[in-house]
Amino acid sequence: MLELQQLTWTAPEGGQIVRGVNLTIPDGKLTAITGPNGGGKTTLAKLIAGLLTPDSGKILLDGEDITALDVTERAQRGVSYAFQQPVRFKGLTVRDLVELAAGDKLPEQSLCDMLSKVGLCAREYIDREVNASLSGGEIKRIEIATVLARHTRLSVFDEPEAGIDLWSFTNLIDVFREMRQKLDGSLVVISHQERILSIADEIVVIADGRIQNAGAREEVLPSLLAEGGACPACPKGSKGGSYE
Ligand SMILES: Nc1ncnc2c1ncn2[C@@H]1O[C@H](COP(=O)(O)OP(=O)(O)OP(=O)(O)O)[C@@H](O)[C@H]1O
Repeated sequence: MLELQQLTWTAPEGGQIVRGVNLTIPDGKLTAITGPNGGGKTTLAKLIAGLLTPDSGKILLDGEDITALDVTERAQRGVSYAFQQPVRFKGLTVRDLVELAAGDKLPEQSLCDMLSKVGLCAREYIDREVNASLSGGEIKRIEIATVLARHTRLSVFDEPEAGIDLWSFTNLIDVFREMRQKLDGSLVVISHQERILSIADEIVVIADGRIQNAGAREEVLPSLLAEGGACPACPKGSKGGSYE
């Protein structure tokens, strides 16, 4: 279980981006975080992953205060974060990256299974370098595969739908459903997509650096949809970019 207590973060240029967030992310559930663009979702995810340091407040993982731990120490404790815009690693192949995430050499079949879950034809990709030659959607899917390889206690996916084609997106929904079934930690997905929100157990809405609404999907989703789809910032009646 992850607990955020009175978490705040101010940008170096000034301006408070995360404003006193209190949130509990339970184990065994898929928690979706949504809200308008610029609301503070990615910043919150980076605070959880240890990529940013809060000005004040605490982050507890299974009761342990991890606020002062850096990104590597948090990763060692099982916190894993898939970027909205993944980083490219010149010189590393897809196989290297997935094996690094898994912490072990993997048989060809396991690598293939993992990559095919995110819609990549594995044999074509295993020995490709993770550099600029990969498309945005390909690199995004490879990064999602690395999080799958990690078997972490807390996995945070930042807008996994971004840049992903419809076929792979449908696959991805199945992957999250499957992860949700086998969870022994927590799964957090930041998303604007109604199809992802509709498989979540809990939904948290963040706007202007604060939690605007949080609760069970059955309670939160209807009011979100009534406000204008999964995207509160979109015009009324819009589905917030849903694929449906
Ligand atoms: N390092 C930074 N310096 C200045 N402003 C920043 C910094 N990082 C984030 N911000 C600002 O903080 C706000 C929240 O950004 P964040 O990326 O967390 O939003 P988001 O909810 O994830 O948005 P989106 O839905 O568009 O991905 C934005 O206005 C952004 O410009």
